[in-house]
Amino acid sequence: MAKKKKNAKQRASFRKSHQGRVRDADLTRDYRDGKSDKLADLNLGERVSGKGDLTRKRTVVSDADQSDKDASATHPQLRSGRVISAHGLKCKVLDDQGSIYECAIRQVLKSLSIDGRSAVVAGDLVRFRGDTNIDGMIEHVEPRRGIISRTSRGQQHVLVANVDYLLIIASVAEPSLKPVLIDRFLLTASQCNVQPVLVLNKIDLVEPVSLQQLIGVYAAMGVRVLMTSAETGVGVDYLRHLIAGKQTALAGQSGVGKSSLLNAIKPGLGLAVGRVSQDNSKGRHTTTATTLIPLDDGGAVFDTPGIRQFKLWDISAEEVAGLMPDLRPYVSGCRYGNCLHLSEDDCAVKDAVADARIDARRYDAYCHLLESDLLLDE
Ligand SMILES: Nc1nc2c(ncn2[C@@H]2O[C@H](COP(=O)(O)OP(=O)(O)OP(=O)(O)O)[C@@H](O)[C@H]2O)c(=O)[nH]1
Ligand SMILES: [Zn+2]
Repeated sequence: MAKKKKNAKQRASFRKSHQGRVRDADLTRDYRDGKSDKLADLNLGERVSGKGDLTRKRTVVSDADQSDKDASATHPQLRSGRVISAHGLKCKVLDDQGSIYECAIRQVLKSLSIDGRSAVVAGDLVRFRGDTNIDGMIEHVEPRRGIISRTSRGQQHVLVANVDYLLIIASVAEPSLKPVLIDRFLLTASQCNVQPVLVLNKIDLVEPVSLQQLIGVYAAMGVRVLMTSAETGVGVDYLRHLIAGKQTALAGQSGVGKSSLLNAIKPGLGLAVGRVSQDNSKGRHTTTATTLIPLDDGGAVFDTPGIRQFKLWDISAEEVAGLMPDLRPYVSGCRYGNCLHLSEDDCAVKDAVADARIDARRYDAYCHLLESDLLLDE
């Protein structure tokens, strides 16, 4: 009873503190899904005039000057490109011919970043003004899909956009495997509608057979699991083949071997590789900014900074079970529609755990996620 009250209190405070964030996130999600053109409207006041109609009708934005009016996204002089990296209001853009431009961001787009949303992020497909020199000006950002974001000081921070795969890299030793961290990334992938691929690296340091059970749990959830060693090269060809032609975001704790794997996939890349410190086996954050690395066989990898804390963004406590494929089938069987599957009566999820239809470790992982990320860690 006392526990229930505590849960209710935690939920109330959790909701309160998340209200503002959810609104912003909704806007971003609608934008990403193409449901809202509110942000697109701000993109120089343009609106696609009809389905399948490529001619765009211009509307005038209040603070647009004459040069803004000239800056139509369909302007023949504008180039198309993908943002390789974004540092504040400066971006590097790779154009279709393989040239890199150092671009500023047009004023009307900049205003979007004031309330915490990122106006331009790595992975964005943009139209920009740029002539023969290497400086340019981003005029238009295409609607995003496959956004990977994380929470930082209560604000959504979009790491990369337009992503096909979230490559979740974990190491089986040095640093040791952290299933809770993997679960956070899986939940994020599920929420972002990005396909997760779990890579268990440093396979040379353990007996692969010791991982069979763990791999079984994830494989049963439909997650593709690969075993690799950047050291010996095991699994590297397979990984290279898998991500060829795709936009892939890298996720994983510092020191698991993200840079080493990229160097193995793309010989000659020469990314700095860190040394895992002896005392805490946590590695160092050698990689400092999100960067896009074009692959030899097409597609690209976004090398993100080592992420130790990848907090859930925009996921309410009630949603978590529905985002976990092995818990999802039971959620609708609970007595209460808003059941958190913790201490409620007639909970179909807990019943399924009791008779082993749900793996008890997965339920523990669920409780851990809920407690550490959503309720207690506000
Ligand atoms: N034994 C073994 N060591 C590896 C393997 N992959 C990477 N390492 C070592 O692990 C350490 C960390 O590797 P990095 O590639 O820098 O790790 P990272 O994930 O990029 O680290 P951050 O840049 O801090 O996020 C280095 O000393 C690598 O040599 C592997 O497959 N086997
Ligand atoms: Zn329940």
